[in-house]
Amino acid sequence: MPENDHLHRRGLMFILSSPSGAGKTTISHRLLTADDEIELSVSATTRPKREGEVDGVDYHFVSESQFDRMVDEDDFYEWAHVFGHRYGTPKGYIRKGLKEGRDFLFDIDWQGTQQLKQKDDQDVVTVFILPPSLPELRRRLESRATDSADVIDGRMNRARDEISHWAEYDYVVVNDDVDECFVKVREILHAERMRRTRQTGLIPFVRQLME
Ligand SMILES: Nc1nc2c(ncn2[C@@H]2O[C@H](COP(=O)(O)OP(=O)(O)O)[C@@H](O)[C@H]2O)c(=O)[nH]1
Ligand SMILES: Nc1ncnc2c1ncn2[C@@H]1O[C@H](COP(=O)(O)OP(=O)(O)O)[C@@H](O)[C@H]1O
Repeated sequence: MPENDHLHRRGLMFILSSPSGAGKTTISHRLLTADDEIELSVSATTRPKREGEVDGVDYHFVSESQFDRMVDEDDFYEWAHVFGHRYGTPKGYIRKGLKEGRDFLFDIDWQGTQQLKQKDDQDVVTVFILPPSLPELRRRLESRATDSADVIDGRMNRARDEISHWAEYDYVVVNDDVDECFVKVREILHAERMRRTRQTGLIPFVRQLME
């Protein structure tokens, strides 16, 4: 570790992925409420807004032509097609925040995760959330009541594809009981912050212990 690394800590990119309906939005909201030190990377999407979602908070809801312009202007860290819509991580804000040592939470799919890992493996921590079973996954999609039967069928059909990427992730957590799942995800975040390379002030502290 270079001598002056203790002076500065880069933020970490904490990525949650799962098949749709497994509970990553629920876990994300709980983490953002419980932990003042992490903020959400708000993606841009061309998908229509769901009831209860707020523009600029859950997503930046943009038109197809606005999304095209963002792609042309190289505004995205990564972007992908998911369920017939486009989703992307705007880069300016995140890059600046990471440099300043702030941590960000990403609710993105496996395609986005692969792109971020390629760009910046050192700062990326990835967590895959699994549902306890496929019938339970369908129940959750139905209970959320935000999608038509067709869209739910589409999400169920995509679930196996999504799950096939589980082994690309650092951590895997089954979301059976939501409280237990949340605690596990929070523990992962806490442990990752304790990595030697992410702690500031260690070098002078240890040096002083050894004098
Ligand atoms: N690659 C990528 N995927 C995203 C982004 N934002 C959201 N997603 C993923 O797009 C998928 C669909 O999201 P959404 O329509 O909100 O439905 P959800 O599956 O119920 O959360 C989920 O797997 C999200 O993780 C992004 O910026 N980039
Ligand atoms: N452990 C759980 N047990 C039962 N229902 C859950 C659990 N976790 C999430 N849910 C519910 O399942 C639905 C889908 O969860 P959501 O967080 O929107 O999933 P995702 O963001 O992965 O699509 C929501 O109605 C949510 O309240």
